[in-house]
Amino acid sequence: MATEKEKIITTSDVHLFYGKTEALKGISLDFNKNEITALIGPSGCGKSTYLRTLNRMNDLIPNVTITGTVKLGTQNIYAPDTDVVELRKDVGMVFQQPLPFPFSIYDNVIYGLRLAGVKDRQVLDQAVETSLKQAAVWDDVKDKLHESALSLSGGQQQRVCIARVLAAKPKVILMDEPTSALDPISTAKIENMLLELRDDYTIILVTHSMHQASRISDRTAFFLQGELIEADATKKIFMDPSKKQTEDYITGRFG
Ligand SMILES: Nc1ncnc2c1ncn2[C@@H]1O[C@H](COP(=O)(O)OP(=O)(O)OP(=O)(O)O)[C@@H](O)[C@H]1O
Repeated sequence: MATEKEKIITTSDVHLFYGKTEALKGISLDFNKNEITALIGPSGCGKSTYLRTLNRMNDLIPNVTITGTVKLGTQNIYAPDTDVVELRKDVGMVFQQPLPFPFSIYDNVIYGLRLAGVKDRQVLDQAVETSLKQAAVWDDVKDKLHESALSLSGGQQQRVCIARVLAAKPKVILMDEPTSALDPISTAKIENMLLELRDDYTIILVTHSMHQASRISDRTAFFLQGELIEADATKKIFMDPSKKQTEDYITGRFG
């Protein structure tokens, strides 16, 4: 008998309005621990908006109204007593464009730890090495940790950004099209790394690439015009989707 997987994030009836425009129309979707979930759908369907509701990044946008429930474990992340800084440590985010700070590679990785007041050089050195190794970029940068992160290639910068998120020891990593600005070799490195990270982290990934979703994700959720059409095991979504809209999208009939 298959055992039920542990859920780490549960969302229920999430609506989001930008001013009067409803961008999310009642999304209920859960995420299993130690899985990669891909969010797919045509441009403007609300994937990034939904991703940002999972660590309250939409709080930074004016005139946004959100209703419904988002829980990390048992904690309602929209409860008034939520510490948003702590939340964003637990639920880290990697963006489409690599955005290293204009500091050294070392200082980029330990940015969150420094903010948290960690000063012990040995602890910081260890965190830098472990995170850069996990992000599969250690061999590229180990001899130039004190050079600017901006001197690296786009693919290396993105892996340093992932190391920065990993150094904060998140439970969940949100990724908004993390490889769309990268060449195929850098993309393959990041995809392989994500498959390794899955043992220790839960990853939620917005992607425009069906190939990427089918290569690396365990589950796939298909969004259309602010609605969740269906979410299921990735194999099921790609081989035998339940809804016609999903089939039309994955077979390239629209989008
Ligand atoms: N800051 C914002 N202010 C107002 N409307 C927004 C804002 N961000 C997104 N929207 C609107 O919300 C809808 C969903 O956008 P969102 O970026 O979430 O879609 P998406 O599926 O991630 O698209 P893409 O694949 O192109 O990134 C779109 O109609 C978009 O124009």
